[in-house]
Amino acid sequence: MSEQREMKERNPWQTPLTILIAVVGVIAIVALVTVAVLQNKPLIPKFKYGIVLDAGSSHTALYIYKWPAEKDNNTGRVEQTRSCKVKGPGISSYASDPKLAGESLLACMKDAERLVPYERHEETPLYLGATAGMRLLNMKDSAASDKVFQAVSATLQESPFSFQGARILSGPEEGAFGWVTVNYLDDRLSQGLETRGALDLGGASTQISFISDKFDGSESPSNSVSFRLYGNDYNLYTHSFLCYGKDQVLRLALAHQTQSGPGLIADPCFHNGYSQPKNYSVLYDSPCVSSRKPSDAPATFNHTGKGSFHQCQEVVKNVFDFSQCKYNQCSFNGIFQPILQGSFGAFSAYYFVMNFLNLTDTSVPLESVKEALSRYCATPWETLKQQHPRTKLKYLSEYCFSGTYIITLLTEGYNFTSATFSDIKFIKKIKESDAGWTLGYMLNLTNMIPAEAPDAPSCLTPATSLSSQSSRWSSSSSSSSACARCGHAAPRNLRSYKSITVKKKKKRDKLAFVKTSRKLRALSILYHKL
Ligand SMILES: O=P(O)(O)OP(=O)(O)OP(=O)(O)OC[C@H]1O[C@@H](n2cnc3c(O)ncnc32)[C@H](O)[C@@H]1O
Ligand SMILES: [Ca+2]
Repeated sequence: MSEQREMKERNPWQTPLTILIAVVGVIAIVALVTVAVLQNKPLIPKFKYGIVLDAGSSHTALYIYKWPAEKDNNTGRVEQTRSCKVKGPGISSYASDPKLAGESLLACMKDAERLVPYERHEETPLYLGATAGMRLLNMKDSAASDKVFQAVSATLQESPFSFQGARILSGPEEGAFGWVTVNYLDDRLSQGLETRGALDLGGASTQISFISDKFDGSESPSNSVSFRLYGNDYNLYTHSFLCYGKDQVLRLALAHQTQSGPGLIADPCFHNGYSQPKNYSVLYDSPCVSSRKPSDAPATFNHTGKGSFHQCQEVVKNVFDFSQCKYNQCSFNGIFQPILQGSFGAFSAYYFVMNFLNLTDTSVPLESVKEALSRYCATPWETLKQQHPRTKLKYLSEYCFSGTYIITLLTEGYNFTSATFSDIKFIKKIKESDAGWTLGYMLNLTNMIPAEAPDAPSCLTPATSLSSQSSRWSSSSSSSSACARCGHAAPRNLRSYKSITVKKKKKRDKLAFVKTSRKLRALSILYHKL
């Protein structure tokens, strides 16, 4: 007996405590190895992602798109999963302090980092497209515009995504990509159905794009964009009117009313009782009106309202030039426009304004819309403020003007009539995705829309390029480069990820290492406690 006890004392493995410690130790090591293995083999997310920043004249918005990862032949539906509104004004407003333009994007970029699964970060393409605000800044001060681009690019380069560049979209691109978005989301392209025209009203420019049987591009090549999608050829009419977005048109209308440099104007487009001092130099600080600044004007004028839709329409008509047209027919300012055809989706400010005015129902006759607008414009400013205490005062004060401009642009400018007004649908979203140029832009740059129908036997169509980064667009207004891409190859424009990706890869590996070591340390602490 005493021999047996002696043996136990000499062999510590026989005590219950050591056995327990040994078992816990083995479990901990197994857990540790499992975690380390899982860490290196993350579950692959089901979707792929793409991000586009819309740097508009009035603000910047970030859109995240996703599509099923397994559908590599580009047949998977792309949809918007999230959007983020950048705080503050558009990037062109940071000309005097460009660094702030870059910083303004940080909050939305952080959001995007959270919303796109970590495993997809480095392969997610990120684009920034700027529109009319930057077009105007570039006209006024190209060095300032370059600095703004440098600042935003520096911020985006630092993100974990695959930044593909920041650039100004041309007017035809903005119009064409808006049209692609609308028709893609409506499934009209993949099904080869009749397409819908696109009407986009921004702050600084406005676009009209539609297919007309009567338009082959020959009458006005600069308004023609042709492309082949899902096996169908499209010859799109598109025009972008710079300075005809609603903010710049307000400047044009005010410039018209302040030609003699008065100290006070009674503006029919603003409400009775409205009164605001305005600065001449601020009003005329835009290439859209700068040449018209009255030379002997005082520093300020008092902008008051007299609330008359009919008189407002007369003022607004003055911003259009109907006096010359060298084609068979024009919209305004001597710009060719074929006869309107088919239905139209009107978005951006068309929607914001008509939605606020409760006038999105276009089955209501045009005359009734005008009567409603007339009543709205005649509402005193004080009454209106009481009725809409939560509406931004700047927006509230401008809805009469904007509504009048929209109706005048559509009818006098583009020639919609009482009969064709109901062909317009005011839209914000189509199936959860915002209507706008961003989705069309990304679909093109990632080659997500095949040129041939997915079941077509081979690819025959060489296509041409609308933009330096694009694939199968041709526009008579831009230089073209030939490309014979077969419909469903892997995205061609997602260029190999170059040096930034190497840098990001290192950062990513380091992060993964830190994460794993943290977990290992936590496990070892647990082990020691046990
Ligand atoms: O296309 P560009 O011309 O570059 O401009 P943008 O992209 O910034 O223009 P948006 O479509 O975002 O907005 C168009 C205009 O509508 C204004 N806006 C935005 N939300 C609005 C709302 O709820 N009510 C009234 N106006 C609004 C905005 O300030 C602009 O003047
Ligand atoms: Ca816009």
